[in-house]
Amino acid sequence: MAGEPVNVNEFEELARKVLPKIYYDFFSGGAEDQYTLKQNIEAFRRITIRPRILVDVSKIDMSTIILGHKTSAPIIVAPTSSHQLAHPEGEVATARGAAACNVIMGVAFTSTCTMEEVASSCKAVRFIQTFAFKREITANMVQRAERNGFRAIILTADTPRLGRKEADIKNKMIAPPFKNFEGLISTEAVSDKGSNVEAYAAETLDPSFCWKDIAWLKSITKLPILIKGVLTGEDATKAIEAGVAGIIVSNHGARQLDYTPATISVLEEVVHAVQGKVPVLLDGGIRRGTDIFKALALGAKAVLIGRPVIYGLGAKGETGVKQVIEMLKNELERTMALAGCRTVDDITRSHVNTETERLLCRM
Ligand SMILES: Cc1cc2nc3c(=O)[nH]c(=O)nc-3n(C[C@H](O)[C@H](O)[C@H](O)COP(=O)(O)O)c2cc1C
Ligand SMILES: CC(C)CC(=O)C(=O)O
Repeated sequence: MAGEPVNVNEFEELARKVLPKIYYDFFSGGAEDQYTLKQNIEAFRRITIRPRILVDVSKIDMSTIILGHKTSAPIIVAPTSSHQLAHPEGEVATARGAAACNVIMGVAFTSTCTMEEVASSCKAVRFIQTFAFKREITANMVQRAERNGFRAIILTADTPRLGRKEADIKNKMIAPPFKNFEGLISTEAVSDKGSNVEAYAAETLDPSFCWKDIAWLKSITKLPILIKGVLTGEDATKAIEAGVAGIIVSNHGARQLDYTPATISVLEEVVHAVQGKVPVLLDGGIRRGTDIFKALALGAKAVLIGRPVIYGLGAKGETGVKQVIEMLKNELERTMALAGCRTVDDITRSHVNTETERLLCRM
């Protein structure tokens, strides 16, 4: 690739060149056969857009409101761990990039900067992401999130234990220190087991956590809870019954259970089950503004962006994060104009054809 990147895939190329192979493999990899990893991207390609012409598109407004927070575009930085493996400034640089673009920043509890460091470094609206951790860890996270002005909790519910990423096993990938755990788990216990991600997981996760425990989480916080990892209508219904404030359709960037479907292909099932009661968000495989448009057309309120943001960070630090988000925003803006949609609410189901509809020869 010559010159500056012109799309987010080219940022991946840049990151691959500058990052040590072991870290690039960690960021890019998926579970086992990586079937779902490929599908997350491919499934977007099978959806086509049905544009409308001769609409006044002299002004395009991409802004939207997510859990009461106005953002410049329906884009959220997905919570991903270990940003200091991509760049020394880690999550602080990512959050500043998000703030500069006026989009919401998801911060993983397994971040390499502490949640306090991220909170004090930028004005971005921030959501904290947690796993089904042991209760004492969750209680600590909640107190700190509330004290540090985080606006929501993202409960990632697809990780009762870790998925198997074979590149990390081959590379003998060692987890960086996850500073938020300091004082909460014994560091000896982690290093005794080889200081790897598996050891952290064994030390911190509670695999017995289930639907009824959401009532407990709700009882210890006033923050709204978004549940991340929903892939079926059945679970969406349970999530609504449990009283969550929003649902994130996600297969964890294909890093947990392989052979789950591409997220975009199950979005409508979830949206139908939710019946508009709470916002439905989606992540997995978003690499273009057209992907964001398709997700919105199929009922998502917004999308989360995982790897492209990390590649931006790895390639150029805070500037790279900003450029990746701006690229996606610019692409969405152009897509909306060319498809005849002035606002995000103008993007409707009739603006896309799914694969099934195409096979039925509507197009
Ligand atoms: C390197 C990496 C680390 C991640 N860490 C977390 C995490 O700590 N918590 C979490 O809920 N999801 C985590 N995810 C999943 C993302 O939140 C998101 O679901 C996924 O990256 C979206 O897919 P995309 O990378 O194709 O955009 C991680 C993903 C990657 C690539
Ligand atoms: C520390 C890990 C559990 C972070 C994660 O969710 C991932 O790498 O996919």
